[in-house]
Amino acid sequence: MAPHSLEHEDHNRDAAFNKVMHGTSAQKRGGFAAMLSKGADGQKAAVDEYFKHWDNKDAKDETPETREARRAEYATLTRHYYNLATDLYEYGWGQSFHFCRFAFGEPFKQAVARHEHYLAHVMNLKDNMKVLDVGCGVGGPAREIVKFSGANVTGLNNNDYQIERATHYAQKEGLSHKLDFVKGDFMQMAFPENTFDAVYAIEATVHAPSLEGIYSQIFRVLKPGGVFGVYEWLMTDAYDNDNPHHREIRLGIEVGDGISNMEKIEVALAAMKAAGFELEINEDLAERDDPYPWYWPIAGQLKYMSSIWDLPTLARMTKAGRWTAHNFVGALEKLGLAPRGTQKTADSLAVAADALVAGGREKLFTPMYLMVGRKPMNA
Ligand SMILES: CC(C)=CCC[C@@H](C)[C@H]1CC[C@H]2C3=C(CC[C@]12C)[C@@]1(C)CC[C@H](O)C[C@@H]1CC3
Repeated sequence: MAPHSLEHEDHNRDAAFNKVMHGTSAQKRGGFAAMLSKGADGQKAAVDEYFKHWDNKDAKDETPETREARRAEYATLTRHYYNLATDLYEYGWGQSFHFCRFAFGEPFKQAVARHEHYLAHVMNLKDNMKVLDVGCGVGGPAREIVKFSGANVTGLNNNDYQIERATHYAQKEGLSHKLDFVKGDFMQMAFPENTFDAVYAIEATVHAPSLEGIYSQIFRVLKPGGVFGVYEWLMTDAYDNDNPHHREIRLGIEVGDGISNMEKIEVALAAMKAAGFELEINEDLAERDDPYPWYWPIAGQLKYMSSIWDLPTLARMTKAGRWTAHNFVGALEKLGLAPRGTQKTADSLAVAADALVAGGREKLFTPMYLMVGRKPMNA
Protein backbone atom coordinates (compact mmCIF):
# COMPACT_ATOMS: atom_id res chain seq x y z
CA MET A 1 0.00 0.00 0.00
CA ALA A 2 1.30 3.48 -0.86
CA PRO A 3 2.75 5.51 2.03
CA HIS A 4 0.07 7.76 3.49
CA SER A 5 0.38 11.37 4.55
CA LEU A 6 -0.23 12.34 8.17
CA GLU A 7 -2.91 14.75 9.28
CA HIS A 8 -1.80 18.13 10.58
CA GLU A 9 -2.08 18.24 14.40
CA ASP A 10 -3.76 21.23 16.04
CA HIS A 11 -4.08 20.80 19.79
CA ASN A 12 -5.58 24.27 20.37
CA ARG A 13 -8.36 23.58 17.86
CA ASP A 14 -9.08 20.20 19.48
CA ALA A 15 -9.12 21.69 23.00
CA ALA A 16 -11.56 24.40 21.87
CA PHE A 17 -13.79 21.80 20.23
CA ASN A 18 -13.69 19.69 23.37
CA LYS A 19 -15.03 22.63 25.40
CA VAL A 20 -17.83 23.29 22.93
CA MET A 21 -18.98 19.67 22.75
CA HIS A 22 -18.19 18.21 26.16
CA GLY A 23 -18.15 21.26 28.46
CA THR A 24 -17.59 19.95 31.98
CA SER A 25 -19.27 16.58 31.32
CA ALA A 26 -15.97 14.72 31.88
CA GLN A 27 -16.58 15.24 35.61
CA LYS A 28 -19.96 13.45 35.50
CA ARG A 29 -20.22 10.18 37.33
CA GLY A 30 -21.33 7.76 34.61
CA GLY A 31 -21.46 7.54 30.83
CA PHE A 32 -25.19 8.14 30.66
CA ALA A 33 -25.16 11.31 32.75
CA ALA A 34 -22.23 12.61 30.70
CA MET A 35 -24.08 11.85 27.45
CA LEU A 36 -26.94 14.14 28.43
CA SER A 37 -24.65 17.12 29.07
CA LYS A 38 -23.22 17.80 25.61
CA GLY A 39 -23.22 21.00 23.60
CA ALA A 40 -25.63 20.58 20.69
CA ASP A 41 -23.45 22.42 18.13
CA GLY A 42 -20.39 20.40 19.00
CA GLN A 43 -22.29 17.13 18.87
CA LYS A 44 -23.74 18.04 15.46
CA ALA A 45 -20.29 18.86 14.09
CA ALA A 46 -18.91 15.55 15.39
CA VAL A 47 -21.81 13.60 13.86
CA ASP A 48 -21.40 15.34 10.49
CA GLU A 49 -17.63 14.91 10.44
CA TYR A 50 -17.77 11.26 11.42
CA PHE A 51 -20.67 10.01 9.34
CA LYS A 52 -19.68 11.81 6.13
CA HIS A 53 -17.18 8.97 5.73
CA TRP A 54 -19.80 6.24 5.93
CA ASP A 55 -23.30 7.42 4.99
CA ASN A 56 -24.44 6.02 1.62
CA LYS A 57 -21.21 4.08 1.17
CA ASP A 58 -22.17 0.41 0.97
CA ALA A 59 -19.75 -2.50 1.02
CA LYS A 60 -20.87 -3.54 -2.46
CA ASP A 61 -19.87 -0.17 -3.95
CA GLU A 62 -16.63 0.14 -2.01
CA THR A 63 -13.61 1.35 -3.98
CA PRO A 64 -9.97 1.74 -2.96
CA GLU A 65 -10.60 5.52 -3.14
CA THR A 66 -13.32 5.45 -0.44
CA ARG A 67 -10.97 3.59 1.85
CA GLU A 68 -8.12 5.92 1.01
CA ALA A 69 -10.26 8.98 1.84
CA ARG A 70 -10.84 7.55 5.32
CA ARG A 71 -7.16 6.78 5.82
CA ALA A 72 -6.27 10.33 4.80
CA GLU A 73 -8.46 11.65 7.65
CA TYR A 74 -7.72 8.89 10.16
CA ALA A 75 -7.05 11.25 13.09
CA THR A 76 -10.19 13.39 12.69
CA LEU A 77 -12.31 10.33 12.01
CA THR A 78 -11.10 8.53 15.13
CA ARG A 79 -11.22 11.63 17.33
CA HIS A 80 -14.84 12.32 16.40
CA TYR A 81 -15.76 8.66 16.74
CA TYR A 82 -14.65 8.78 20.37
CA ASN A 83 -16.27 12.18 20.88
CA LEU A 84 -19.50 10.39 20.06
CA ALA A 85 -18.98 6.87 21.42
CA THR A 86 -17.06 7.25 24.70
CA ASP A 87 -20.08 7.81 26.96
CA LEU A 88 -21.99 4.93 25.38
CA TYR A 89 -18.99 2.66 25.85
CA GLU A 90 -18.78 3.55 29.52
CA TYR A 91 -22.53 3.12 29.94
CA GLY A 92 -22.70 -0.23 28.14
CA TRP A 93 -19.31 -1.82 28.80
CA GLY A 94 -17.16 -0.11 31.45
CA GLN A 95 -13.88 1.78 31.45
CA SER A 96 -11.67 -0.76 29.67
CA PHE A 97 -12.51 -0.47 26.01
CA HIS A 98 -11.53 -3.91 24.81
CA PHE A 99 -12.70 -7.51 24.51
CA CYS A 100 -11.24 -10.43 26.47
CA ARG A 101 -11.23 -14.18 26.88
CA PHE A 102 -13.63 -15.81 29.35
CA ALA A 103 -12.89 -18.71 31.68
CA PHE A 104 -15.56 -20.91 33.26
CA GLY A 105 -17.41 -19.08 36.05
CA GLU A 106 -15.46 -15.87 35.53
CA PRO A 107 -17.29 -12.59 36.21
CA PHE A 108 -17.17 -10.01 33.39
CA LYS A 109 -14.93 -7.42 35.07
CA GLN A 110 -12.53 -10.09 36.26
CA ALA A 111 -12.16 -11.46 32.72
CA VAL A 112 -11.49 -7.97 31.36
CA ALA A 113 -8.83 -7.34 34.02
CA ARG A 114 -7.25 -10.77 33.45
CA HIS A 115 -6.77 -9.92 29.77
CA GLU A 116 -4.86 -6.79 30.83
CA HIS A 117 -2.81 -8.73 33.40
CA TYR A 118 -1.94 -11.33 30.80
CA LEU A 119 -0.44 -8.73 28.48
CA ALA A 120 1.54 -7.21 31.35
CA HIS A 121 2.70 -10.72 32.26
CA VAL A 122 3.91 -11.76 28.79
CA MET A 123 5.69 -8.41 28.47
CA ASN A 124 7.28 -8.89 31.90
CA LEU A 125 6.26 -5.43 33.13
CA LYS A 126 7.81 -4.65 36.50
CA ASP A 127 7.84 -2.03 39.28
CA ASN A 128 8.77 1.48 38.15
CA MET A 129 9.40 0.60 34.50
CA LYS A 130 8.62 3.52 32.19
CA VAL A 131 5.73 2.31 30.06
CA LEU A 132 3.65 3.87 27.27
CA ASP A 133 0.00 2.94 26.68
CA VAL A 134 -0.78 3.80 23.04
CA GLY A 135 -4.43 4.79 22.61
CA CYS A 136 -5.29 4.59 26.31
CA GLY A 137 -9.05 5.31 26.16
CA VAL A 138 -10.33 6.52 29.53
CA GLY A 139 -7.46 4.71 31.24
CA GLY A 140 -9.15 1.53 32.53
CA PRO A 141 -6.34 -0.79 31.34
CA ALA A 142 -3.58 1.65 32.40
CA ARG A 143 -4.95 1.82 35.96
CA GLU A 144 -5.18 -1.95 36.14
CA ILE A 145 -1.66 -2.45 34.75
CA VAL A 146 -0.23 0.09 37.23
CA LYS A 147 -1.89 -1.83 40.08
CA PHE A 148 -0.85 -5.23 38.71
CA SER A 149 2.77 -4.51 37.77
CA GLY A 150 3.82 -1.38 39.64
CA ALA A 151 5.00 0.20 36.37
CA ASN A 152 4.71 3.95 35.71
CA VAL A 153 2.40 4.41 32.76
CA THR A 154 1.91 7.31 30.34
CA GLY A 155 -1.31 7.11 28.32
CA LEU A 156 -1.27 8.62 24.84
CA ASN A 157 -4.57 9.69 23.35
CA ASN A 158 -5.82 11.84 20.49
CA ASN A 159 -9.13 12.64 22.17
CA ASP A 160 -9.23 15.45 24.75
CA TYR A 161 -12.44 14.22 26.34
CA GLN A 162 -11.01 10.75 26.98
CA ILE A 163 -7.89 12.34 28.50
CA GLU A 164 -10.09 14.38 30.84
CA ARG A 165 -12.03 11.26 31.86
CA ALA A 166 -8.82 9.25 32.31
CA THR A 167 -7.21 11.99 34.43
CA HIS A 168 -10.36 12.26 36.56
CA TYR A 169 -10.46 8.50 37.26
CA ALA A 170 -6.71 8.32 38.02
CA GLN A 171 -7.07 11.15 40.56
CA LYS A 172 -10.13 9.53 42.09
CA GLU A 173 -8.26 6.24 42.56
CA GLY A 174 -5.15 7.97 43.98
CA LEU A 175 -2.98 6.78 41.09
CA SER A 176 -1.85 10.14 39.68
CA HIS A 177 1.72 9.62 40.92
CA LYS A 178 2.02 6.50 38.68
CA LEU A 179 -0.06 7.61 35.72
CA ASP A 180 -0.20 10.54 33.37
CA PHE A 181 -2.03 11.21 30.12
CA VAL A 182 -0.71 13.02 27.09
CA LYS A 183 -2.58 14.36 24.09
CA GLY A 184 -1.18 13.42 20.68
CA ASP A 185 -1.49 11.57 17.40
CA PHE A 186 0.19 8.16 17.73
CA MET A 187 1.39 8.39 14.12
CA GLN A 188 3.56 11.39 15.00
CA MET A 189 4.51 11.00 18.66
CA ALA A 190 6.27 13.93 20.29
CA PHE A 191 8.35 11.70 22.61
CA PRO A 192 12.10 11.57 21.87
CA GLU A 193 13.50 8.29 20.59
CA ASN A 194 14.56 5.64 23.15
CA THR A 195 12.20 6.98 25.87
CA PHE A 196 10.27 3.93 27.13
CA ASP A 197 11.23 0.55 28.63
CA ALA A 198 8.03 -0.92 27.26
CA VAL A 199 5.05 0.05 25.11
CA TYR A 200 1.68 -1.65 24.93
CA ALA A 201 -1.45 -1.10 22.87
CA ILE A 202 -4.77 -2.74 23.63
CA GLU A 203 -7.17 -2.77 20.67
CA ALA A 204 -6.10 0.74 19.67
CA THR A 205 -3.54 0.62 16.87
CA VAL A 206 -6.29 -0.63 14.54
CA HIS A 207 -7.24 3.07 14.30
CA ALA A 208 -3.95 3.81 12.51
CA PRO A 209 -3.97 4.41 8.76
CA SER A 210 -0.94 2.15 8.44
CA LEU A 211 0.26 -0.57 10.80
CA GLU A 212 3.82 -0.20 9.63
CA GLY A 213 3.57 3.54 10.38
CA ILE A 214 2.34 3.10 13.95
CA TYR A 215 4.64 0.16 14.78
CA SER A 216 7.60 2.19 13.47
CA GLN A 217 6.68 5.08 15.78
CA ILE A 218 6.50 2.68 18.72
CA PHE A 219 9.87 1.19 17.75
CA ARG A 220 11.38 4.69 17.67
CA VAL A 221 10.26 5.67 21.19
CA LEU A 222 11.26 2.32 22.74
CA LYS A 223 14.68 1.96 24.33
CA PRO A 224 16.96 -0.66 22.75
CA GLY A 225 16.05 -4.01 24.30
CA GLY A 226 12.56 -2.65 25.10
CA VAL A 227 9.41 -4.65 24.53
CA PHE A 228 6.19 -3.92 22.63
CA GLY A 229 3.02 -5.91 23.32
CA VAL A 230 -0.21 -5.51 21.40
CA TYR A 231 -3.70 -6.98 21.15
CA GLU A 232 -4.49 -6.18 17.53
CA TRP A 233 -7.83 -6.13 15.69
CA LEU A 234 -7.32 -7.98 12.42
CA MET A 235 -9.13 -9.82 9.67
CA THR A 236 -7.98 -13.46 9.65
CA ASP A 237 -6.49 -15.45 6.79
CA ALA A 238 -10.02 -16.69 5.98
CA TYR A 239 -11.11 -13.13 5.06
CA ASP A 240 -11.51 -12.58 1.32
CA ASN A 241 -11.94 -8.96 0.30
CA ASP A 242 -13.52 -10.01 -2.99
CA ASN A 243 -16.33 -11.75 -1.11
CA PRO A 244 -19.19 -9.20 -0.64
CA HIS A 245 -20.40 -10.86 2.57
CA HIS A 246 -16.90 -10.70 4.08
CA ARG A 247 -16.57 -7.09 3.00
CA GLU A 248 -19.89 -6.21 4.60
CA ILE A 249 -18.68 -7.63 7.90
CA ARG A 250 -15.39 -5.72 7.72
CA LEU A 251 -17.16 -2.48 6.82
CA GLY A 252 -19.72 -2.96 9.61
CA ILE A 253 -16.88 -3.28 12.10
CA GLU A 254 -15.07 -0.27 10.65
CA VAL A 255 -18.07 2.09 10.60
CA GLY A 256 -19.31 1.17 14.07
CA ASP A 257 -15.85 1.23 15.64
CA GLY A 258 -14.20 4.29 14.09
CA ILE A 259 -11.66 2.38 12.01
CA SER A 260 -10.37 3.88 8.79
CA ASN A 261 -8.71 0.75 7.44
CA MET A 262 -8.61 -2.71 8.99
CA GLU A 263 -5.95 -5.12 7.77
CA LYS A 264 -5.30 -8.88 7.69
CA ILE A 265 -3.00 -10.80 10.04
CA GLU A 266 -0.30 -11.15 7.39
CA VAL A 267 -0.12 -7.35 7.03
CA ALA A 268 0.38 -6.89 10.79
CA LEU A 269 3.13 -9.50 10.92
CA ALA A 270 4.92 -7.91 7.96
CA ALA A 271 4.52 -4.47 9.58
CA MET A 272 6.18 -5.66 12.83
CA LYS A 273 9.09 -6.98 10.81
CA ALA A 274 9.37 -3.87 8.65
CA ALA A 275 9.35 -1.65 11.77
CA GLY A 276 12.40 -3.57 13.02
CA PHE A 277 10.95 -5.74 15.80
CA GLU A 278 12.17 -9.22 16.69
CA LEU A 279 8.88 -11.05 17.06
CA GLU A 280 8.80 -13.13 20.26
CA ILE A 281 5.11 -14.06 20.35
CA ASN A 282 2.38 -14.06 17.72
CA GLU A 283 -0.86 -15.85 18.46
CA ASP A 284 -4.55 -15.39 17.82
CA LEU A 285 -5.93 -15.76 21.36
CA ALA A 286 -9.44 -16.09 19.93
CA GLU A 287 -8.31 -19.54 18.72
CA ARG A 288 -7.64 -20.81 22.26
CA ASP A 289 -9.96 -23.53 23.51
CA ASP A 290 -12.07 -21.34 25.83
CA PRO A 291 -15.48 -22.41 27.17
CA TYR A 292 -17.17 -19.25 25.85
CA PRO A 293 -16.27 -17.07 22.87
CA TRP A 294 -14.95 -13.51 23.31
CA TYR A 295 -18.06 -12.02 21.65
CA TRP A 296 -20.68 -13.63 23.90
CA PRO A 297 -21.58 -10.43 25.82
CA ILE A 298 -22.46 -8.48 22.66
CA ALA A 299 -24.16 -11.56 21.18
CA GLY A 300 -26.47 -11.40 24.19
CA GLN A 301 -25.69 -14.98 25.27
CA LEU A 302 -26.69 -14.36 28.88
CA LYS A 303 -26.62 -18.12 29.55
CA TYR A 304 -22.83 -17.67 29.90
CA MET A 305 -23.22 -15.07 32.66
CA SER A 306 -21.51 -16.32 35.81
CA SER A 307 -22.42 -13.61 38.30
CA ILE A 308 -25.83 -12.04 38.76
CA TRP A 309 -24.05 -8.76 39.55
CA ASP A 310 -23.04 -8.59 35.88
CA LEU A 311 -26.65 -8.51 34.73
CA PRO A 312 -27.16 -4.70 34.73
CA THR A 313 -24.13 -4.19 32.45
CA LEU A 314 -24.60 -7.26 30.29
CA ALA A 315 -28.29 -6.54 29.72
CA ARG A 316 -27.29 -3.29 27.97
CA MET A 317 -25.30 -5.24 25.37
CA THR A 318 -28.09 -7.58 24.30
CA LYS A 319 -30.36 -6.90 21.33
CA ALA A 320 -33.14 -5.99 23.78
CA GLY A 321 -30.76 -3.65 25.63
CA ARG A 322 -29.74 -1.99 22.39
CA TRP A 323 -33.38 -1.69 21.32
CA THR A 324 -34.16 -0.01 24.64
CA ALA A 325 -31.20 2.34 24.25
CA HIS A 326 -32.31 3.18 20.68
CA ASN A 327 -35.82 4.13 21.80
CA PHE A 328 -34.83 5.78 25.04
CA VAL A 329 -32.18 8.07 23.58
CA GLY A 330 -34.51 8.71 20.60
CA ALA A 331 -37.19 9.94 23.02
CA LEU A 332 -34.64 12.03 24.93
CA GLU A 333 -33.49 13.59 21.66
CA LYS A 334 -37.09 14.50 20.77
CA LEU A 335 -37.56 16.07 24.20
CA GLY A 336 -34.34 18.03 23.73
CA LEU A 337 -32.74 16.28 26.71
CA ALA A 338 -30.10 14.49 24.63
CA PRO A 339 -28.29 16.16 21.75
CA ARG A 340 -29.16 15.27 18.15
CA GLY A 341 -27.07 12.41 16.83
CA THR A 342 -27.10 10.38 20.07
CA GLN A 343 -29.49 7.84 18.54
CA LYS A 344 -27.54 7.67 15.29
CA THR A 345 -24.39 6.90 17.27
CA ALA A 346 -26.15 4.22 19.34
CA ASP A 347 -27.47 2.63 16.13
CA SER A 348 -24.04 2.63 14.57
CA LEU A 349 -22.64 0.85 17.63
CA ALA A 350 -25.39 -1.72 17.26
CA VAL A 351 -24.27 -2.31 13.65
CA ALA A 352 -20.76 -2.78 14.98
CA ALA A 353 -21.92 -5.30 17.57
CA ASP A 354 -23.68 -7.44 14.94
CA ALA A 355 -20.71 -7.26 12.55
CA LEU A 356 -18.26 -8.12 15.35
CA VAL A 357 -20.33 -11.15 16.35
CA ALA A 358 -20.62 -12.30 12.70
CA GLY A 359 -16.88 -11.77 12.20
CA GLY A 360 -16.14 -13.76 15.35
CA ARG A 361 -18.57 -16.61 14.61
CA GLU A 362 -17.35 -16.97 11.02
CA LYS A 363 -13.73 -16.69 12.16
CA LEU A 364 -13.08 -13.82 9.77
CA PHE A 365 -12.05 -11.38 12.48
CA THR A 366 -10.13 -11.37 15.75
CA PRO A 367 -9.87 -8.56 18.35
CA MET A 368 -7.03 -10.33 20.20
CA TYR A 369 -4.18 -11.10 17.89
CA LEU A 370 -1.32 -11.00 20.39
CA MET A 371 2.11 -9.89 19.21
CA VAL A 372 5.11 -9.27 21.43
CA GLY A 373 8.16 -7.78 19.74
CA ARG A 374 11.53 -6.58 21.00
CA LYS A 375 13.68 -3.70 19.80
CA PRO A 376 17.16 -5.17 19.26
CA MET A 377 19.89 -3.94 21.64
CA ASN A 378 21.94 -2.66 18.72
CA ALA A 379 19.08 -0.71 17.10
C1 LIG B 1 -13.23 0.24 18.79
C2 LIG B 1 -12.20 -0.60 19.42
C3 LIG B 1 -10.95 -0.76 18.66
C4 LIG B 1 -12.36 -1.22 20.62
C5 LIG B 1 -13.59 -1.20 21.46
C6 LIG B 1 -14.13 -2.61 21.73
C7 LIG B 1 -15.42 -2.66 22.57
C8 LIG B 1 -15.18 -2.10 23.97
C9 LIG B 1 -16.62 -1.96 21.88
C10 LIG B 1 -16.87 -2.54 20.48
C11 LIG B 1 -18.37 -2.46 20.23
C12 LIG B 1 -18.93 -1.68 21.40
C13 LIG B 1 -20.38 -1.70 21.78
C14 LIG B 1 -20.76 -1.28 23.06
C15 LIG B 1 -19.74 -1.03 24.11
C16 LIG B 1 -18.29 -1.03 23.67
C17 LIG B 1 -18.01 -2.07 22.57
C18 LIG B 1 -18.28 -3.49 23.06
C19 LIG B 1 -22.22 -1.21 23.45
C20 LIG B 1 -22.52 -2.45 24.28
C21 LIG B 1 -22.51 0.05 24.29
C22 LIG B 1 -24.00 0.21 24.64
C23 LIG B 1 -24.80 0.27 23.35
O1 LIG B 1 -26.19 0.40 23.63
C24 LIG B 1 -24.59 -1.02 22.54
C25 LIG B 1 -23.10 -1.11 22.19
C26 LIG B 1 -22.78 -2.22 21.22
C27 LIG B 1 -21.34 -2.10 20.73
